Amino acid sequence: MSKTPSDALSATLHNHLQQIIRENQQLAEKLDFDQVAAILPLLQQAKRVFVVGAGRTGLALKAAAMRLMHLGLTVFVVGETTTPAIGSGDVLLAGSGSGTTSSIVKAAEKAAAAGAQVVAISTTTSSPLAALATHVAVLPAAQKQDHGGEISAQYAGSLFEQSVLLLLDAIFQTLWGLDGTPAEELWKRHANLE
Ligand SMILES: O=P(O)(O)OC[C@H]1O[C@](O)(CO)[C@@H](O)[C@@H]1O
Repeated sequence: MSKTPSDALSATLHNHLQQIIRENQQLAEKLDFDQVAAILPLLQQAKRVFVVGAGRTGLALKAAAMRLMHLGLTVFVVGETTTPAIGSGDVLLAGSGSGTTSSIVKAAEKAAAAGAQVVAISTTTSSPLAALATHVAVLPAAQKQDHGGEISAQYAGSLFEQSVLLLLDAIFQTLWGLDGTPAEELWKRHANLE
């Protein structure tokens, strides 16, 4: 039987998904896990955790905020109507591939000035965001304006944004393992108005 256009489309989709998984796998192999592990006590000891990121990076941070809430941490998403003032004892968890996105750098500046610790997830330790951070975890992914394709064949900061979500899920799984609260108990904290 001859191949249809839909067979070709399916094969292309399959190849792209495999490539995305491969890029994330390669990134994980290059990761400095000690550098990432240093984030865990900062989150555990924080009075409150505030998360911030722009666009798709922000969506990954928001997804992680829900999981930290499931663990029983007090978590706020910067920019939400009910998010209070950050202060001493708090942690701002800031995600920015470039480390230059102005709203994120501004938030980090204000958080540091208010006495909070800034924890950055980025592709670089040389950026305005990194300069403000107490701790930086580097994800070796392309930045949003790396259009050369040397680090990733995906568009813009896609690999960074995916890996932020995956890394934060790994952080959640690790914190959950240390905490040991059964899944049923965590689920009681899940939104009952959705
Ligand atoms: O992660 P960065 O460098 O702060 O960039 C965030 C921006 O990049 C994008 O995720 C584009 O890939 C936008 O959604 C967002 O505005």
